[in-house]
Amino acid sequence: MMLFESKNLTYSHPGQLPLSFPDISLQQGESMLVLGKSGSGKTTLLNLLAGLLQPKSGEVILSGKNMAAMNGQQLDLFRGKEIGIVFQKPHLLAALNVTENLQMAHFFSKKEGQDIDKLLTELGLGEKAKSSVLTLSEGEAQRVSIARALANSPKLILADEPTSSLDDENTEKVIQLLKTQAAKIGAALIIVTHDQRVKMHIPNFVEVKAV
Ligand SMILES: Nc1ncnc2c1ncn2[C@@H]1O[C@H](COP(=O)(O)OP(=O)(O)OP(=O)(O)O)[C@@H](O)[C@H]1O
Repeated sequence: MMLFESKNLTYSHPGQLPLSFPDISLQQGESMLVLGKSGSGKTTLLNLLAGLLQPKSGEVILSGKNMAAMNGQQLDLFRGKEIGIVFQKPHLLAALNVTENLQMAHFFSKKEGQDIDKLLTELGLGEKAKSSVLTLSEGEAQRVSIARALANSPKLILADEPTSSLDDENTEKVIQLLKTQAAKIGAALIIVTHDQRVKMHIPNFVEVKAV
């Protein structure tokens, strides 16, 4: 059985032409890119895969469970436990330090996750554990947001343009971290990107096309 599958997904934004999406299927530890022109629907697809939008038709199946059949509350609980999301901008809580930001993720997932100190060390952030997130560089903040997405050992990791504001060195670091961590926790990894530098590291892709 595949760990993750999406089939025949369609969605209509109000007042817009309907979008239809390529099918995705991934095993544990596998990675895939979502490519496509600006406005083609990549972020919409990611939101459908995360259960943040309800598809007009089709299925999203993670660990044998069809998310398209869940109600809002069931989805929130399922997402908190099983899906880690890395946004384009880190969206950390400014009043909290690095460790506290990760503890919040643990608290909301209602699940025993990874050891936070160990995870921070693996992501090269050991020294920053007690730092205010306001003092981090962009690359560091993006790595904290990756740590946050991984803290509860999700089965699916979704990342929307995670490298768009990073230099080459940090881009390389972030992609390697996402791949290594996905393999370690047996998750599937899906990255939306325009970034040519990411394509060198993850050959597997689907392309979203506006029709
Ligand atoms: N909330 C919304 N209401 C109406 N239309 C929307 C909404 N969100 C997105 N759209 C439209 O749906 C289409 C797909 O948008 P989406 O953000 O998924 O594209 P994208 O491929 O991620 O684009 P980009 O690469 O520029 O971020 C676009 O035409 C967009 O204008």
